[in-house]
Amino acid sequence: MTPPHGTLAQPAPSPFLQADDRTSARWIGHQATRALILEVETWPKPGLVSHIDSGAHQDMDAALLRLSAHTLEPFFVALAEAGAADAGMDRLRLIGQEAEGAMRRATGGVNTHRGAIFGLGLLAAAAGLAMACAWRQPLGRLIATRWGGEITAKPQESDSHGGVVARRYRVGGAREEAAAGMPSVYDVARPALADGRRLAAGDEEAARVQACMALIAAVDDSNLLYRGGIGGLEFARGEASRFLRDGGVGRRQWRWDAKSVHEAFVARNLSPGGCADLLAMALFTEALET
Ligand SMILES: CC(C)(COP(=O)(O)OP(=O)(O)OC[C@H]1O[C@@H](n2cnc3c(N)ncnc32)[C@H](O)[C@@H]1O)[C@@H](O)C(=O)NCCC(=O)NCCS
Ligand SMILES: Nc1ncnc2c1ncn2[C@@H]1O[C@H](COP(=O)(O)OP(=O)(O)OP(=O)(O)O)[C@@H](O)[C@H]1O
Repeated sequence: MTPPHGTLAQPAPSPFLQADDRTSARWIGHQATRALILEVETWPKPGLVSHIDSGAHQDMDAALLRLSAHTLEPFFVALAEAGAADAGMDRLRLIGQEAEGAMRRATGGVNTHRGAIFGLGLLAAAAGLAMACAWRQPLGRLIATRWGGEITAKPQESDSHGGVVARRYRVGGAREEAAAGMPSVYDVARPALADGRRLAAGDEEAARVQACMALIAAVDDSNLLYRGGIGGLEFARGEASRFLRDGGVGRRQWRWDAKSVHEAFVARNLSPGGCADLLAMALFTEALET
């Protein structure tokens, strides 16, 4: 097929594109759901839901997030297929909205994964397109190149929590992150995952905590702003930065320190849901871009 905008042709096969099962839309959808499950199975993540507790959330727990992640798998497959067919944002948005509907039906109306459907959904679509046009560079860059303009052109929803926060604090949130090619995934979370593995001698859960803390220290998370205002965002960033400065997961007692940060977030009703999404996205891109 013709690459998007006629600019993305590459002479050699892409690392995503070996002709085996790994390249199928089903495999891409499976990896998206796996990334969401790995995110849930990570503790302590400040304020967030995990297999150990529900953090600052009254309406969800790990079982509900796992159910939601599995419910979404066929939609990630559909997004990968749509990406492979070089679909525009109107088509992707329709599938994303159907996924949101299925999520709400499965969870009794709880917003378990709205932000994740958007970010991981776009990455799944990009993985499908990469498969079809021999793209060899990061998937985030493909999102920016193929759909960035359309994402930016669509007006922000005014009544969503993200919309309220965007107007009040002038932050771009999930849409800006995507249109820019997911810089928080590539410049923050991926290096922090690698750091975490080095510091904690290959402990994968520790590496995910390190990445979660690095994201919280760096991202303007609209969930933190909605729940805690500028003070909440600054508190969250300060605590995560201090955890990293003190040695992160390279210390013997790191889990106790992370647990006390988690408890401080819960006491203030703070939850960085956008950072949880970005952690899952980083895990997804690691699985796809090897
Ligand atoms: C783009 C969407 C998800 C963003 O919503 P909005 O900014 O209006 O706010 P909303 O409160 O609904 O969701 C925000 C969510 O984004 C995540 N988030 C918050 N801050 C950030 C950040 N800085 N970076 C990335 N994600 C973030 C959180 O999970 C948060 O809950 C939504 O409005 C939308 O357009 N859905 C339609 C589906 C769609 O277009 N799909 C495309 C293909 S999958
Ligand atoms: N493990 C997790 N724990 C909590 N939130 C998560 C987790 N993983 C992802 N998220 C993201 O966080 C968002 C939900 O956060 P939250 O419940 O704070 O938002 P809300 O429904 O907009 O607000 P509120 O619950 O304050 O009314 C989801 O869109 C989801 O993508």
